[in-house]
Amino acid sequence: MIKLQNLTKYYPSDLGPQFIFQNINFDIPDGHNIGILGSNGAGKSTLFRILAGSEYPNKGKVVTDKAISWPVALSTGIHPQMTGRENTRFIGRVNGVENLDEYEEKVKKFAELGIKYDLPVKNYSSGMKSRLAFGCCIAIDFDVYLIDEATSVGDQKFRTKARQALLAKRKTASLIMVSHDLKEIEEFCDSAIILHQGELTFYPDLQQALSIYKSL
Ligand SMILES: Nc1ncnc2c1ncn2[C@@H]1O[C@H](COP(=O)(O)OP(=O)(O)OP(=O)(O)O)[C@@H](O)[C@H]1O
Repeated sequence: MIKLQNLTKYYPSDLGPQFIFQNINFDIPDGHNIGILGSNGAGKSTLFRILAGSEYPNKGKVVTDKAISWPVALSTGIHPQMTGRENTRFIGRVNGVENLDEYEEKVKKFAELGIKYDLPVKNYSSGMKSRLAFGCCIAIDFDVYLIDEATSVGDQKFRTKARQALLAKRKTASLIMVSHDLKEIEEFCDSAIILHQGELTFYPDLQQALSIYKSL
């Protein structure tokens, strides 16, 4: 279970604090692949950053015993001066990967960067960088994977591979996915959380959630 406890998040602005969440208490249940549904600006990405630990709430906390990934295609943690291989080892070490050699090989194979794996990331195209980030994430055994429009990463061939890797992960882990593509949500998820006007509601039945979301 991932518990949001008394969670408050706001961003300061010239108009005063813009509240995304105010004193939210909410349990994200285990054993589901969950789509997060919400209109532009509802707070989906903010929620993701809080779940991933890359941003803190202003008040309250996230309590969980689950190992949660960073959003799988997010390449902000990749250092441009380091090579793909060096980044991989660094990320592996930070995330407590025990066998770094095996991890490095898995990522190399998945990201298909060829000899560029040993060149600094600043020389990569954006697609190559996302492939490295995706490979680094998917090669770690997390309990929960955060997926933010991840299936649009890379070229057509890599997208298919990414999609298959995520579908395979559903057997051993849970997915929490943000996408405006409802077909994609239907492909990966069995349930949903609707994020609307600062409130979160969990629907174990995805089709029910989709019809409520469409009517909002
Ligand atoms: N770093 C920031 N500084 C100030 N305001 C922010 C920041 N990040 C997000 N916001 C504001 O927080 C609100 C929620 O943004 P968020 O990106 O989480 O929404 P979203 O549901 O992911 O939207 P979209 O579907 O458009 O991607 C928006 O009103 C946005 O303007």
